Amino acid sequence: MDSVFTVAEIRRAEEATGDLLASGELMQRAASALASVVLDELGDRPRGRRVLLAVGSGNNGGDALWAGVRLLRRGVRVDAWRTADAVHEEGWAAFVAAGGREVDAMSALEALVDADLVVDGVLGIGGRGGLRGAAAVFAQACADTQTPVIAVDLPSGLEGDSCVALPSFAADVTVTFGGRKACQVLQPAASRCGRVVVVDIGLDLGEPELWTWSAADVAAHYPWPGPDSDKYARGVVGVDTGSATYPGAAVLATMGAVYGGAGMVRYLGAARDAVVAALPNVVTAAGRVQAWLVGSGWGSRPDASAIVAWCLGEGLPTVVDADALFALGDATLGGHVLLTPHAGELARLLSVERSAVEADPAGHARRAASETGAVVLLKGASQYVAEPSGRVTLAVGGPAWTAQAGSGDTLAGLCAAMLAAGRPAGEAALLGASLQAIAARNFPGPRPPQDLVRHVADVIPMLRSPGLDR
Ligand SMILES: NC(=O)C1=CN([C@@H]2O[C@H](COP(=O)(O)OP(=O)(O)OC[C@H]3O[C@@H](n4cnc5c(N)ncnc54)[C@H](OP(=O)(O)O)[C@@H]3O)[C@@H](O)[C@H]2O)[C@@H](O)CC1
Ligand SMILES: [K+]
Repeated sequence: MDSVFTVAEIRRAEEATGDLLASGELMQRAASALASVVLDELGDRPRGRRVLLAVGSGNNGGDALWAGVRLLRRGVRVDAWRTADAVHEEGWAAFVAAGGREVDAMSALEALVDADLVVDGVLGIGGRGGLRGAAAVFAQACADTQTPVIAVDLPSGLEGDSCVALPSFAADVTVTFGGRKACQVLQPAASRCGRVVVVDIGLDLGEPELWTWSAADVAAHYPWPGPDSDKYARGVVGVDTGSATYPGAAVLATMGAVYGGAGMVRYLGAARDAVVAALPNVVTAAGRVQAWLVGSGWGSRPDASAIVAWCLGEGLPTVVDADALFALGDATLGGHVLLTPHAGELARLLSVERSAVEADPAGHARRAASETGAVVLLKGASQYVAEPSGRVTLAVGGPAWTAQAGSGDTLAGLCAAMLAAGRPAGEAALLGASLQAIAARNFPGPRPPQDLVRHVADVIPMLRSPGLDR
């Protein structure tokens, strides 16, 4: 598990270092690590290679300049374009004293022709509202000329706490200080960060704003069957999804539970023929159930509230998906209930605009979990699991291929299988979402969800072996 910190947390930790901040020691540590990454990128013979610094008005530019000083000492040819009238004074003086050259905006653009790489030190965690003016033109020119970019702390233009892809550099490598920021793990902003190198500069950071899961966490928490596992140990999922109008949702949700590894799946909804035709192993008689999955593909169903109330009244772990989210009524929820909205559904549940959820997905997922008492899996390009305690964890991220109709149905089935196997709702949600992402990463391409879910079954055993794209 990895941690993500807010800009305010990073700033507080920096302040708390006292002398280290005031003396410039923190900046020297940052610059030293940045220079090492640049040298690694330049390869065996850095002498004579060309690096162009884009230097803004704040300390981010200071980091770039002090890194430039170190590169000059190694024989690298370093030019700097000042994007603002005033830049870090001491850093600039040291850069010039070490033999660094200043270039103007036009020369910086021309220099891209033979620059080996650009160090983006325009804006760091103090940046607001995206890149503007000549800096934005320069960032675009870096992309157009495919000049490698190493971003200092974050690609200038992004805001540390935001997932929004504001006008910014697109970095190949981001060298970040203290801890990861949200923009480096949340899509679409994360796609601008390239490889993220986290540098320890000696900050004492406490409990993070956000946790992130990796494939190793999936392997550690997956309910692996043992030699004495029977179908009840692996878990029985009861499914009521789909309808005569939407039989596909019944099939897809059931497939999710089957290919996620449920011991048995009972389908008790209104599309039994379609389910049994696709999956003859699914049982359609009533009987023992260890976790319920209700909602997707119901459409408008007069008994929706009654079904949801009955399932929740059983006290069993339950995935409440899609149409069932709006049939919760006054039901008492709890940490054994998993709500699986996408951004539009969460907005409706919280009576806010969808744009508000998209601007702060983690915050809205956290609010929904705390107000309902249930665990919330917010689906989308980045998938958040919020628990009533306030903890929010990001599932393993996958490629955009999963953004298609039906993915949510199979995902709900995967989560239900994990619940039935006895995993707590938060873990079940993280397992389901992460497994789907890992499958999409390892089997990329425009696959329909009924195909991709079969690859979930392929990647599960691979979690314990090398060679998996994690
Ligand atoms: N603190 C430390 O000791 C350490 C910090 N470290 C480094 O410092 C970085 C944070 O430094 P920082 O606080 O100086 O902010 P930074 O992002 O460089 O610049 C903000 C300036 O830009 C301006 N501005 C804002 N938006 C703008 C826009 N869209 N377009 C144009 N201008 C814009 C804004 O002006 P304002 O709008 O406020 O007048 C302000 O003057 C951090 O990311 C890390 O790299 C490391 O050295 C470790 C130790
Ligand atoms: K930057």
